[in-house]
Amino acid sequence: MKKIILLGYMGCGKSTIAQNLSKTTNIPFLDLDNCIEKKANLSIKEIFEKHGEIYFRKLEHEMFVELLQSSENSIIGLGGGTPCYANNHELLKRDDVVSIYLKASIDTLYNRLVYNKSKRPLIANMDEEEMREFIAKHLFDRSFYYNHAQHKVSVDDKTVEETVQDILEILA
Ligand SMILES: Nc1ncnc2c1ncn2[C@@H]1O[C@H](COP(=O)(O)OP(=O)(O)O)[C@@H](O)[C@H]1O
Ligand SMILES: O=C(O)C1=C[C@@H](OP(=O)(O)O)[C@@H](O)[C@H](O)C1
Ligand SMILES: [Mg+2]
Repeated sequence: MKKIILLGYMGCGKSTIAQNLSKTTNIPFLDLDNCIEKKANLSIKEIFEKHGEIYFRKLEHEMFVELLQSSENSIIGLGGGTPCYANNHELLKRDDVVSIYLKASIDTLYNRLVYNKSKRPLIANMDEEEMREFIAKHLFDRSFYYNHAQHKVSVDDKTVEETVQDILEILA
């Protein structure tokens, strides 16, 4: 195994869980959004504002391919949209990849995102009611792609440590 890939909707915990899984396993972790920000020298919000979403999706695909090309073992936290563009979902099936969908309910996502939306351009300007409806529809549309993951872990009502434990069982 070379790459452990965490995917799922915004707020499901990809970045948080990747970091904690890395501490437990001593496998280095990379957050795809952070890698894009470093390379572009702009925040995700600024990339969306200055260049638009289509340009962001291009950078996202290029960075995903670049991270997969490295021969290092790593834990990679994707962005919520990564599997849904540029056939990125096909890359989740590779033999050198363990892909894990962190599955969260609409309520879990809403509760985590409602006070954490400012850095997420797709929802940053929505009011609460609009956001709940958006998450419900968007999650439904994206689930097709998320379900290409090799494994699924439900994260509802679990602590970070419990989710990390579930992932360790998959990796064992
Ligand atoms: N049990 C939990 N597992 C993961 N994240 C949690 C949990 N409880 C609360 N959170 C919070 O939810 C948010 C998840 O955000 P993040 O890790 O950035 O998700 P993603 O990268 O999938 O968008 C963080 O603010 C995190 O602290
Ligand atoms: O769902 C999406 O399309 C996005 C999710 C974000 O990552 P997180 O899922 O880590 O918030 C980030 O890549 C960008 O704002 C777009
Ligand atoms: Mg993230």
